[in-house]
Amino acid sequence: MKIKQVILRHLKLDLLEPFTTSFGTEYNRDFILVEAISDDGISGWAESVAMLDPLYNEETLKTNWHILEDYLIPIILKNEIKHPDEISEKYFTHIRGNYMAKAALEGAVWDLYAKKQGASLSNVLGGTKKKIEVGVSIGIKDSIDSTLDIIEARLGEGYKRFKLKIKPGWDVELIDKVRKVYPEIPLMADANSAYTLKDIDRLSALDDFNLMMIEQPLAYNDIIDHADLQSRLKTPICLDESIHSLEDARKAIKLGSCKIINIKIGRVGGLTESKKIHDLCLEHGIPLWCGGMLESGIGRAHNIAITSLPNFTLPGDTAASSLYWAEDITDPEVTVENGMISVPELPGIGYEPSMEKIKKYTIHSQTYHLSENVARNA
Ligand SMILES: O=C(O)CCC(=O)C1=CC=C[C@@H](O)[C@@H]1C(=O)O
Ligand SMILES: [Mg+2]
Repeated sequence: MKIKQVILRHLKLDLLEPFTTSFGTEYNRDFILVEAISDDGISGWAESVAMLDPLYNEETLKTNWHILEDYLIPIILKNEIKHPDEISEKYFTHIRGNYMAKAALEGAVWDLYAKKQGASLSNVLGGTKKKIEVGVSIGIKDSIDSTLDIIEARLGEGYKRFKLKIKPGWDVELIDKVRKVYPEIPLMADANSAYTLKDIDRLSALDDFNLMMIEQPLAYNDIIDHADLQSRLKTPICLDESIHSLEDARKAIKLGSCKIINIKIGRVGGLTESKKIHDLCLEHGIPLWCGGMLESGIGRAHNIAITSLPNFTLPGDTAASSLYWAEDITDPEVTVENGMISVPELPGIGYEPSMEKIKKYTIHSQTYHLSENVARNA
């Protein structure tokens, strides 16, 4: 597969509702949309999930643009890609970190590869499910009643699990009140590293609410203290931010740092690494689910495809576009029927980018061809 052109577009979408976590509030989403075009004119699409500010991890939209423009795109333009696995296994191995930048370009090539095979992305990834169960992620709200109203509405739409963002002071009372109203619903908490081992009493108090899991309670780059905490809680710990690679997953499993892992394609450097983590976790009886990063329909499409693999046994964050955006940039938008999404069988990601809407929300774009100076960088 020869890629003749890559187009980077900076898009900005306004969230319908502010999204607050323990590290801040998002009112809109600036992200890089990547289009990789083959020499026979087929386009593959993916998006970078890096945020404007380095609050979730150390990557940002600007760092991603730089790494894509100056390192990753020249490599892809210069080389004949026989299979997308080569990208993370051969072509990007010498570039340290920058997982979200790598995943954005690798994902576009995976979509292109699937289209050229005439197969869905789910199919070429080894997906087995025709439908996936999804849940919702509910940010920190101004009152517990607001949270209860949102749960009621989403329950009515059939969502299969409810993730509540927590932080010290918005945790035990919140979960207690939600459990009093909804004693049985599949409920989990995501702390985004808001606690330390000194908060053991507060975290132990969460142990009595039959939560499905507590996601990333401790430091974003920790595996050791999570092992200590997991030994003191009956509730499964789920790691998100701490897992950047197959190696991290192997170490977390070996140390007993978690009983569940949230895979985000961007956080682990792409679909090939996601598949490897999936296979390792399947071998060790560690269930997976696919986390969200407030993606547009393009990123959601990739999340749907990876979630179709067999060890994604827990509902993920891939909720309907309409919960996030007044309008999404794909046709169709991602819709959820009774908490389920049908896995597209069309070639590639199965959701068509809407060029009209992409143009409407594009702030800046840049097209990259193979040129003399690009070839020199690669
Ligand atoms: O996309 C979704 O609905 C999930 C959003 C979500 O929970 C997150 C998005 C971005 C960073 C984090 O704040 C958080 C997460 O940890 O998953
Ligand atoms: Mg999380």
